[in-house]
Parts: sequence; C-alpha cells; structure tokens
Amino acid sequence: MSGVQDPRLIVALDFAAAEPAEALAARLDPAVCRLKVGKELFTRAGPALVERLQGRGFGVFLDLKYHDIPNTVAAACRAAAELGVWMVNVHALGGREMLAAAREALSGGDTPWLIAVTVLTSHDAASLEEIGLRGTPGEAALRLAGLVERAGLDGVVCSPAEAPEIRRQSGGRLLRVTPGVRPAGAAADDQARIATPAGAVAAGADYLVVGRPVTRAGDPAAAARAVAEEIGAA
Ligand SMILES: O=C(O)c1cc(=O)[nH]c(=O)n1[C@@H]1O[C@H](COP(=O)(O)O)[C@@H](O)[C@H]1O
Repeated sequence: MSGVQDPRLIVALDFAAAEPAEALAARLDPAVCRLKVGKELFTRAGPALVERLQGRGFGVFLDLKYHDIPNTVAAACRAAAELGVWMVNVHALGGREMLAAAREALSGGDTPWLIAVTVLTSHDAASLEEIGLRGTPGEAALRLAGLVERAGLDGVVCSPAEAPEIRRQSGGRLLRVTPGVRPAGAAADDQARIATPAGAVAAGADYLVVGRPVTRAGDPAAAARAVAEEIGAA
C-alpha cells in the first residue's frame, strides 16, 4: 500500500484559516502525503478549500467525526461524497444504527473510504472511566472496532497500540488509520497513546495521521519526507 500512488502519510492541516493551510499544501507533495481537513479548518474555510486542495492533486481525508442520529449522519456522509473526498469518518460511539446508515449512504460507485473513530488517542484509562465507557482504552477500542466491522465500514481510527489486536480480530479486513504518531524525540503534546512512524507501521497501521510534527516543523516538506521515508523503510 506504500509508494507514490498510495501515500500512507496523512498530514493533519490543523490551522485556523485557509491561507496557512494552503501555504503548507504548496510546500508538500501529493506523492508523499495526503491531507486531513478537520473541524477547525473546515468550519472556517469550508468546502471551497477542500476543492482547492484536491485541485492541487491531494487526496483529502475529511475528518469531521460525524456523531448524530442516523438520518443526519447519512445525509452528512452523502454531502462529503459529493465533495469528492478520499476518506470520511464518523464516530463509532454513534452506535450500530448510525454506522449502518453511514454505510448505506456511502455504498456503491466511487464513494470515499468510510472509517470510524474508536477511542480517541487523547483518552487514557481515567478519562474513559469518567465518561462511563467499560474496560481499558484497548478493550473499548476493540469492542467498538467489532461494531464497526459488523456494520461493514472500511476501517477504524485507532491508536497504534490497538492496531495489532484490531487487525487480528478483523482478519485484516478493517483499515487501521492511526494518529498519535510522534517521530523519536518529538513532544507528545496532548496525545496520551503514541508511537513512532516505524512503530505504528510495525503495529499494523495502514495510514498514519501526523499533524504538529510536520505542520510546526521549520521545514515541513522535509519533515513529511522523513516520516514518509520512515514508513517506507519500516
Ligand atoms: O480522527 C482523527 O484523525 C483523530 C482521532 C484520534 O483519536 N486522535 C487524533 O489525534 N485525531 C486527529 O489526528 C490529528 C493529530 O494531530 P497531531 O497530534 O498534531 O499529530 C489531529 O488532527 C486530531 O484531530
């Protein structure tokens, strides 16, 4: 799955406006990475920015983590597909019926990859207990991955620590997309469950989401290349 046709690095464009996001995109190479547009940037810059990034040749992961009643999520998924994005996500905590509605909305034809967030990489055991989710983050992620698989989605967002068990449980059928990736020596920031790029690949990640280690680097293009090379060599 690696190589020019299918870059496995997804750079998270967590910016407050279109201009810095596009300035960064201009320095990056669509053969090296895809781009993730999340809540902050999409709320400020909207579909027009997504279209411009796609116009530069980038595959776009629209990371809006839809989590609502099934009808609303299905409609949002259809809107994302109309934008022509490469990948879109929902939140597995939305439950079986919501996941099934999202799947039905994105079935057949040239639809985006549909994946679901299991347990956010910022959670640890204490914060899960606080919200009343049973088990450790790993157990909860595995349970939710089972729900996602039964609903027929294409993959999950999970921490690298959970990727091997999810791969085993799904017999490799679910794509594993892992944030919480930090090159050796980089700050963890607010991520609680992290791995290096090579560590994430070794754990069975198919695609790696990397934000601040690239976007805040002095030379983002070089930082992206270094991560891509580490993925390729892993
Ligand atoms: O869905 C995501 O992409 C996501 C899920 C998750 O559990 N944890 C997580 O960090 N993310 C996203 O991955 C990116 C990580 O960014 P950095 O921590 O800067 O590398 C952010 O854009 C998050 O919104």
